Amino acid sequence: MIEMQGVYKTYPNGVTALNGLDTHIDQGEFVYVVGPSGAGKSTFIKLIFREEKPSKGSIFINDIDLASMKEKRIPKLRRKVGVVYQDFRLLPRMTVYENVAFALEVIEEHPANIRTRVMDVLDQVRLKNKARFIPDELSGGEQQRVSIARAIANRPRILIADEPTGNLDPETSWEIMHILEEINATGTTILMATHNREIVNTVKKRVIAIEDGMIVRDENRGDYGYEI
Ligand SMILES: Nc1ncnc2c1ncn2[C@@H]1O[C@H](COP(=O)(O)OP(=O)(O)OP(=O)(O)O)[C@@H](O)[C@H]1O
Repeated sequence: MIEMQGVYKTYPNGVTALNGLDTHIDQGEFVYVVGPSGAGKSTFIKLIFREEKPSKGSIFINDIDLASMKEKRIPKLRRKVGVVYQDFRLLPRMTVYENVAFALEVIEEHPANIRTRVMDVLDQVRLKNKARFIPDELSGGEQQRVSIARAIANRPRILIADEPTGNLDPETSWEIMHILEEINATGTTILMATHNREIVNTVKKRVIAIEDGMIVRDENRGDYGYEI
Protein backbone atom coordinates (compact mmCIF):
# COMPACT_ATOMS: atom_id res chain seq x y z
CA MET A 1 0.00 0.00 0.00
CA ILE A 2 1.21 3.47 -0.89
CA GLU A 3 -0.53 6.42 0.73
CA MET A 4 0.27 10.08 0.05
CA GLN A 5 -1.46 13.04 1.68
CA GLY A 6 -0.77 16.69 0.87
CA VAL A 7 2.65 16.01 -0.59
CA TYR A 8 4.75 18.97 -1.75
CA LYS A 9 8.28 18.93 -3.06
CA THR A 10 10.36 22.04 -3.59
CA TYR A 11 13.96 21.44 -4.66
CA PRO A 12 16.78 23.50 -3.12
CA ASN A 13 16.92 25.65 -6.28
CA GLY A 14 13.35 26.80 -5.59
CA VAL A 15 11.59 24.67 -8.25
CA THR A 16 8.35 23.23 -6.93
CA ALA A 17 8.00 19.81 -8.55
CA LEU A 18 4.99 18.55 -6.55
CA ASN A 19 2.19 20.77 -5.52
CA GLY A 20 -0.16 19.02 -3.10
CA LEU A 21 -0.50 15.41 -4.11
CA ASP A 22 -2.94 12.91 -2.58
CA THR A 23 -3.18 9.32 -3.67
CA HIS A 24 -3.71 5.78 -2.51
CA ILE A 25 -2.37 2.72 -4.32
CA ASP A 26 -3.27 -0.76 -3.13
CA GLN A 27 -0.92 -3.69 -3.00
CA GLY A 28 -0.89 -5.48 -6.36
CA GLU A 29 -2.08 -2.59 -8.52
CA PHE A 30 -0.45 -1.72 -11.85
CA VAL A 31 -0.36 2.05 -12.30
CA TYR A 32 0.88 4.11 -15.23
CA VAL A 33 2.13 7.57 -14.29
CA VAL A 34 1.80 9.90 -17.29
CA GLY A 35 2.13 13.60 -17.98
CA PRO A 36 4.18 16.15 -19.90
CA SER A 37 7.93 16.45 -19.50
CA GLY A 38 8.78 18.23 -16.26
CA ALA A 39 5.34 17.56 -14.74
CA GLY A 40 6.76 15.83 -11.66
CA LYS A 41 6.52 12.12 -12.53
CA SER A 42 10.11 11.24 -11.62
CA THR A 43 9.88 13.28 -8.43
CA PHE A 44 6.68 11.44 -7.45
CA ILE A 45 8.45 8.14 -8.03
CA LYS A 46 11.63 9.15 -6.21
CA LEU A 47 9.66 9.92 -3.06
CA ILE A 48 8.49 6.32 -2.87
CA PHE A 49 11.95 4.86 -2.43
CA ARG A 50 13.17 7.87 -0.50
CA GLU A 51 15.59 9.10 -3.11
CA GLU A 52 13.93 12.43 -2.33
CA LYS A 53 12.12 13.59 0.79
CA PRO A 54 8.84 15.53 0.65
CA SER A 55 9.03 19.18 1.71
CA LYS A 56 5.59 18.78 3.25
CA GLY A 57 2.96 16.06 3.60
CA SER A 58 2.89 12.40 4.53
CA ILE A 59 3.91 9.28 2.65
CA PHE A 60 3.34 5.79 3.94
CA ILE A 61 4.61 2.58 2.37
CA ASN A 62 2.63 -0.04 4.25
CA ASP A 63 3.34 0.91 7.86
CA ILE A 64 6.53 2.89 7.16
CA ASP A 65 6.21 6.66 7.50
CA LEU A 66 8.70 7.99 4.93
CA ALA A 67 8.50 11.61 6.01
CA SER A 68 9.76 10.92 9.53
CA MET A 69 11.82 7.83 8.76
CA LYS A 70 15.42 7.88 9.99
CA GLU A 71 18.20 7.67 7.38
CA LYS A 72 19.41 4.40 8.82
CA ARG A 73 16.11 2.73 7.96
CA ILE A 74 16.39 3.56 4.25
CA PRO A 75 18.09 0.25 3.32
CA LYS A 76 15.20 -1.64 4.92
CA LEU A 77 12.67 0.36 2.88
CA ARG A 78 14.62 -0.28 -0.32
CA ARG A 79 14.30 -4.02 0.20
CA LYS A 80 10.58 -3.55 -0.29
CA VAL A 81 10.92 -1.34 -3.38
CA GLY A 82 12.75 -2.36 -6.57
CA VAL A 83 13.64 0.26 -9.19
CA VAL A 84 14.20 0.08 -12.94
CA TYR A 85 15.49 3.06 -14.93
CA GLN A 86 15.29 4.11 -18.57
CA ASP A 87 19.09 3.81 -18.92
CA PHE A 88 19.41 0.37 -17.22
CA ARG A 89 22.26 1.40 -14.86
CA LEU A 90 24.04 -1.96 -14.92
CA LEU A 91 27.61 -2.33 -13.68
CA PRO A 92 29.57 -2.54 -16.95
CA ARG A 93 32.44 -4.75 -15.78
CA MET A 94 30.25 -7.34 -14.16
CA THR A 95 28.51 -10.20 -15.90
CA VAL A 96 24.74 -10.51 -16.02
CA TYR A 97 24.95 -13.05 -13.21
CA GLU A 98 27.15 -10.78 -11.08
CA ASN A 99 24.96 -7.73 -11.62
CA VAL A 100 21.98 -9.58 -10.19
CA ALA A 101 23.95 -11.41 -7.46
CA PHE A 102 25.42 -8.11 -6.31
CA ALA A 103 21.96 -6.83 -5.40
CA LEU A 104 21.55 -9.81 -3.09
CA GLU A 105 25.07 -9.60 -1.65
CA VAL A 106 24.58 -6.00 -0.54
CA ILE A 107 21.52 -6.96 1.47
CA GLU A 108 23.51 -9.82 2.99
CA GLU A 109 21.42 -12.63 1.57
CA HIS A 110 22.76 -15.99 2.66
CA PRO A 111 25.37 -17.06 0.04
CA ALA A 112 23.77 -20.50 -0.25
CA ASN A 113 20.55 -18.90 -1.54
CA ILE A 114 22.11 -16.47 -3.99
CA ARG A 115 22.87 -18.78 -6.91
CA THR A 116 19.41 -20.34 -7.00
CA ARG A 117 17.68 -17.01 -6.69
CA VAL A 118 19.79 -15.35 -9.41
CA MET A 119 19.15 -18.19 -11.84
CA ASP A 120 15.42 -18.11 -10.99
CA VAL A 121 15.06 -14.41 -11.76
CA LEU A 122 17.19 -14.70 -14.90
CA ASP A 123 14.84 -17.47 -15.98
CA GLN A 124 11.88 -15.21 -15.27
CA VAL A 125 13.26 -12.56 -17.64
CA ARG A 126 14.35 -15.28 -20.10
CA LEU A 127 18.09 -14.59 -19.87
CA LYS A 128 19.45 -17.69 -18.18
CA ASN A 129 21.51 -18.46 -21.29
CA LYS A 130 23.28 -15.08 -21.09
CA ALA A 131 24.34 -15.22 -17.44
CA ARG A 132 28.04 -14.98 -18.34
CA PHE A 133 27.69 -12.07 -20.74
CA ILE A 134 28.62 -8.50 -19.81
CA PRO A 135 26.15 -5.64 -20.47
CA ASP A 136 27.99 -4.45 -23.60
CA GLU A 137 27.37 -7.82 -25.21
CA LEU A 138 23.60 -7.47 -24.82
CA SER A 139 20.90 -5.62 -26.73
CA GLY A 140 19.09 -2.74 -25.03
CA GLY A 141 16.06 -4.93 -24.34
CA GLU A 142 18.25 -7.61 -22.80
CA GLN A 143 20.00 -5.05 -20.61
CA GLN A 144 16.65 -3.82 -19.42
CA ARG A 145 15.64 -7.40 -18.61
CA VAL A 146 18.80 -7.77 -16.49
CA SER A 147 17.94 -4.57 -14.66
CA ILE A 148 14.43 -5.93 -14.00
CA ALA A 149 15.92 -9.21 -12.72
CA ARG A 150 18.18 -7.23 -10.41
CA ALA A 151 15.25 -5.13 -9.17
CA ILE A 152 13.06 -8.14 -8.31
CA ALA A 153 15.83 -10.43 -6.97
CA ASN A 154 14.97 -9.77 -3.34
CA ARG A 155 11.22 -10.04 -3.94
CA PRO A 156 10.20 -6.41 -3.40
CA ARG A 157 6.51 -5.67 -2.78
CA ILE A 158 6.69 -2.67 -5.11
CA LEU A 159 8.48 -2.32 -8.45
CA ILE A 160 9.02 1.18 -9.77
CA ALA A 161 9.88 1.65 -13.42
CA ASP A 162 10.84 5.15 -14.56
CA GLU A 163 10.34 5.14 -18.35
CA PRO A 164 11.52 1.55 -18.69
CA THR A 165 10.89 1.51 -22.45
CA GLY A 166 12.23 5.02 -23.14
CA ASN A 167 15.40 3.76 -24.87
CA LEU A 168 13.85 0.79 -26.64
CA ASP A 169 12.21 0.14 -30.00
CA PRO A 170 8.48 -0.71 -30.06
CA GLU A 171 8.88 -4.49 -30.27
CA THR A 172 11.39 -4.61 -27.42
CA SER A 173 9.20 -2.26 -25.40
CA TRP A 174 6.40 -4.79 -25.65
CA GLU A 175 8.67 -7.57 -24.34
CA ILE A 176 9.49 -5.44 -21.31
CA MET A 177 5.81 -4.65 -20.78
CA HIS A 178 4.90 -8.35 -20.84
CA ILE A 179 7.57 -9.11 -18.25
CA LEU A 180 6.26 -6.32 -16.01
CA GLU A 181 2.77 -7.76 -16.32
CA GLU A 182 4.03 -11.19 -15.31
CA ILE A 183 5.69 -9.69 -12.24
CA ASN A 184 2.48 -7.85 -11.41
CA ALA A 185 0.55 -11.12 -11.69
CA THR A 186 2.59 -12.46 -8.76
CA GLY A 187 1.18 -9.68 -6.53
CA THR A 188 3.90 -7.04 -6.88
CA THR A 189 2.65 -3.47 -7.15
CA ILE A 190 3.97 -1.80 -10.32
CA LEU A 191 4.32 1.92 -10.84
CA MET A 192 5.45 2.77 -14.34
CA ALA A 193 6.17 6.35 -15.42
CA THR A 194 5.87 6.35 -19.19
CA HIS A 195 5.49 8.34 -22.39
CA ASN A 196 4.55 5.18 -24.29
CA ARG A 197 1.09 5.97 -25.54
CA GLU A 198 0.67 2.73 -27.49
CA ILE A 199 1.28 0.56 -24.43
CA VAL A 200 -0.93 2.65 -22.13
CA ASN A 201 -3.81 2.66 -24.64
CA THR A 202 -3.50 -1.06 -25.42
CA VAL A 203 -2.85 -2.68 -22.04
CA LYS A 204 -5.44 -0.89 -19.97
CA LYS A 205 -4.50 -0.14 -16.37
CA ARG A 206 -5.00 2.59 -13.82
CA VAL A 207 -3.62 5.89 -15.15
CA ILE A 208 -2.47 8.71 -12.88
CA ALA A 209 -1.77 11.87 -14.88
CA ILE A 210 0.42 14.54 -13.31
CA GLU A 211 0.63 18.12 -14.55
CA ASP A 212 2.41 20.98 -12.81
CA GLY A 213 3.02 18.79 -9.78
CA MET A 214 -0.64 17.86 -9.30
CA ILE A 215 -2.74 14.82 -10.11
CA VAL A 216 -5.11 16.01 -12.81
CA ARG A 217 -6.60 12.62 -13.71
CA ASP A 218 -6.83 9.23 -12.03
CA GLU A 219 -8.75 6.61 -13.97
CA ASN A 220 -9.03 2.85 -13.91
CA ARG A 221 -8.39 1.52 -17.41
CA GLY A 222 -7.50 5.05 -18.50
CA ASP A 223 -5.99 6.39 -21.71
CA TYR A 224 -2.63 8.02 -22.26
CA GLY A 225 -4.39 11.23 -23.24
CA TYR A 226 -1.51 13.30 -24.63
CA GLU A 227 -0.39 13.90 -28.22
CA ILE A 228 3.26 13.01 -27.58
N1 LIG B 1 17.18 17.51 -8.38
C1 LIG B 1 16.46 18.53 -8.84
N2 LIG B 1 16.78 19.81 -8.49
C2 LIG B 1 16.04 20.83 -8.94
N3 LIG B 1 14.96 20.72 -9.73
C3 LIG B 1 14.61 19.49 -10.12
C4 LIG B 1 15.33 18.33 -9.70
N4 LIG B 1 14.74 17.25 -10.24
C5 LIG B 1 13.70 17.71 -10.96
N5 LIG B 1 13.61 19.05 -10.89
C6 LIG B 1 12.59 19.91 -11.51
O1 LIG B 1 11.32 19.50 -11.02
C7 LIG B 1 10.34 19.52 -12.05
C8 LIG B 1 9.74 18.13 -12.20
O2 LIG B 1 10.75 17.24 -12.69
P1 LIG B 1 10.53 15.66 -12.86
O3 LIG B 1 11.85 15.09 -13.24
O4 LIG B 1 9.86 15.13 -11.66
O5 LIG B 1 9.52 15.64 -14.11
P2 LIG B 1 9.05 14.46 -15.06
O6 LIG B 1 7.58 14.56 -15.15
O7 LIG B 1 9.61 13.16 -14.57
O8 LIG B 1 9.70 14.82 -16.45
P3 LIG B 1 10.20 13.88 -17.67
O9 LIG B 1 8.99 13.29 -18.31
O10 LIG B 1 10.89 14.85 -18.58
O11 LIG B 1 11.13 12.85 -17.08
C9 LIG B 1 11.05 20.02 -13.30
O12 LIG B 1 10.80 21.41 -13.39
C10 LIG B 1 12.51 19.76 -13.02
O13 LIG B 1 13.34 20.68 -13.66
